[in-house]
Amino acid sequence: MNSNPKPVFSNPAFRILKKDGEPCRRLFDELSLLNYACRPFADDTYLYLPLTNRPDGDQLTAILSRLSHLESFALISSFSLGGDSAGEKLLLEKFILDADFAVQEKQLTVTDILGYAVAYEMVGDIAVIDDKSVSEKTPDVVSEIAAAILAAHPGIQTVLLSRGPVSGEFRIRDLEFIAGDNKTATVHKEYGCAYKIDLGRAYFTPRLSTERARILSQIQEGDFVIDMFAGVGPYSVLIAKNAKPSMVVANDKNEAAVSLLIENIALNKVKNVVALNLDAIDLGREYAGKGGHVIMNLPHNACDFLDTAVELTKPDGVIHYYAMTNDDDLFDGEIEKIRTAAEKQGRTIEVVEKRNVRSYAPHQYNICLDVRIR
Ligand SMILES: C[S@@+](CC[C@H](N)C(=O)[O-])C[C@H]1O[C@@H](n2cnc3c(N)ncnc32)[C@H](O)[C@@H]1O
Repeated sequence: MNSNPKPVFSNPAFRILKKDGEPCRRLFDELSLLNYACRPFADDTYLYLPLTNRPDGDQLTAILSRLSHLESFALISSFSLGGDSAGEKLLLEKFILDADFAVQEKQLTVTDILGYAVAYEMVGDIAVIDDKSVSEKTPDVVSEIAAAILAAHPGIQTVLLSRGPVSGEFRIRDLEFIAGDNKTATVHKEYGCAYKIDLGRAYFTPRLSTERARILSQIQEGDFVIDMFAGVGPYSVLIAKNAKPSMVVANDKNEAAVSLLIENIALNKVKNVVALNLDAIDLGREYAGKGGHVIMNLPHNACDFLDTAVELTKPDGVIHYYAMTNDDDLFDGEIEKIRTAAEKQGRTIEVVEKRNVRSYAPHQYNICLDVRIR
């Protein structure tokens, strides 16, 4: 018998299918909705995430608009967008309940240790500090921050400092080694897939994981998918592993990214992925008219490749077009670029979905447009 039972208390819980746990946990963390004093738990089917409060109007709208593509929310997806009160009511009734949580033993966070917050992201066992958040700090203070990250995250082996955002044609970061093991390569796990990553040689960010899952949810059995800017393969491998596409063509101009992509295809034992090392502009020669889904994840200049993307897309296929836009014109300007490219080839468009994926800089957003090409 346990002579020292952990205290248990009743607290609002958000109950979702276990497979949908990670995107929910991330969004709730972003919305400051997770109660870290309670330990989440699961039964055979569901995960129970402890909440700080019953979500209010804005929080419910954010949950509906960002997560309604998940299987857990199939019931309410028809009510999903735009602060719909019927959808919000269903969300409160079906997903939020009171549950008994055990007290979470306190794991010190980086903020607890330092007394202030710093921005960093974790890729596999590497933490990358955002240099904007430490621009006023001396090298000694940056070393203290790295030590705090290593102490708060026992799985982290390396701390790097990113000097500026990703840049250049291959979207690579300028990285400086700060602490731990001096390396830029790691293995990152996401949605049941493992990816070999080398942050010094090829692009990767964990921040698009929910977005990748959203695209996955649109792929049907037998679809032909063309990932024009595939990087190390986080869209292509995820789709090949979890949907049943007839084929995924995964292309990147960066030879180092394609080497890692080939390793990731093998690591995840996925079939039906063809890895190519071409300039995406040349994909039309072999794959014109084949794409049921064409993924254009090159947000800073995907518009330069729209003629090729339209050419690649079969009638009624969908282009997933990423861009960086300002809050004074989030979607319309980019939709016009897609319409113009389609009309040049005698095609018309239907906008299926407009998505504000994440904030990128003040007033600047990374958006995605899912556009059917007729
Ligand atoms: C923003 S990254 C996205 C990578 C991947 N989709 C992901 O989510 O991690 C854009 C990628 O496009 C590649 N790229 C840039 N210009 C290209 C071109 N002309 N043709 C093919 N790939 C290109 C870069 O090397 C980079 O890997």
